[in-house]
Amino acid sequence: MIEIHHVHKGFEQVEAVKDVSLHVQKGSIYGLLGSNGAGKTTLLKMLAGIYKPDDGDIFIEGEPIFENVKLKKKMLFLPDNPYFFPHATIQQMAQFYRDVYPGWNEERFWQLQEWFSIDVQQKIQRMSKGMQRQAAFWLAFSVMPDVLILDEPFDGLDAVMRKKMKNLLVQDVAERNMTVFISSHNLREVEDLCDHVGILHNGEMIMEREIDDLKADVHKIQVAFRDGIPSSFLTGLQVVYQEQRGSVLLCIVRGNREEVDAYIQRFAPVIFDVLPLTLEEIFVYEMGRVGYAIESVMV
Ligand SMILES: Nc1ncnc2c1ncn2[C@@H]1O[C@H](COP(=O)(O)OP(=O)(O)OP(=O)(O)O)[C@@H](O)[C@H]1O
Repeated sequence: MIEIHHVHKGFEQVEAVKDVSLHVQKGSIYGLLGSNGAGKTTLLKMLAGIYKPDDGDIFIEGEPIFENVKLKKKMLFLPDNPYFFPHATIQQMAQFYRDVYPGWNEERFWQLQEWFSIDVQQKIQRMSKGMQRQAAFWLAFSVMPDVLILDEPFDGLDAVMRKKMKNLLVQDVAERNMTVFISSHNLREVEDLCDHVGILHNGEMIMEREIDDLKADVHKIQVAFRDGIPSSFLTGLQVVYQEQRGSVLLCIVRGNREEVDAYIQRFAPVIFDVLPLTLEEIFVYEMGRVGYAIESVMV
């Protein structure tokens, strides 16, 4: 659905995006993570057809996106600072979107009004930052795009509204196979949302993984044995982290879950628990493997 092949983009002294390639399947949610200045917005703007890559190609549904009006009518880019016409009301902005996007859905727009509880006659620039972002989401969801590109979309939204926006996104992905490309500097913000995650650092994609694969392959366990840890115990495990707390050994291990279980049971532990592992913890270890400390890459 989205194909990015060896894309580069530079500005004067800065090479903002360096040789980035990735694929996003239709109906999935891709999270692009990275710290400030990593190159996320630059990549998103190329994906939205706003910037032309210096080198490389970007295809959406097999067509190049740059200057492709037909394709752009089916996709929507929500920038980190949503733009509205000066002094426009929601009603006036809706009229603009109605004229520009053939997928505009009037019924949905009015349904969502009840959801957002914002007066359509209200001037957007007089709204709070969070309400302006809600207005941008409201318009975006009414356009019914095939591809939705979101740059730091949850900034300025309160916790309840974040959850609601995520629910709406997931609903559109499930019901109409919408494809979402979302940038964030915060892994925790998108971990419950994305199918795939890529980490951009100094313009380079340093890691890309499918979330289910990641979670299936790494396990956090705690074990204890009657007479201390058997000397050969750790040698048969791929341990990426270990910590001893009294007689309990806490480990993060890689491998197939059944095989790890079977191996540990052979040592007859008196305590053996598999603990939940957050995506952030997994990334800390995964990134360590490729030679990066996660704190230097994102919060
Ligand atoms: N229009 C521009 N002109 C010159 N340099 C730019 C321009 N846009 C981005 N850059 C530079 O390119 C690099 C990547 O910026 P970009 O905005 O893509 O990063 P980002 O990951 O989105 O950061 P943030 O999380 O802070 O928004 C930065 O060094 C930035 O200064």
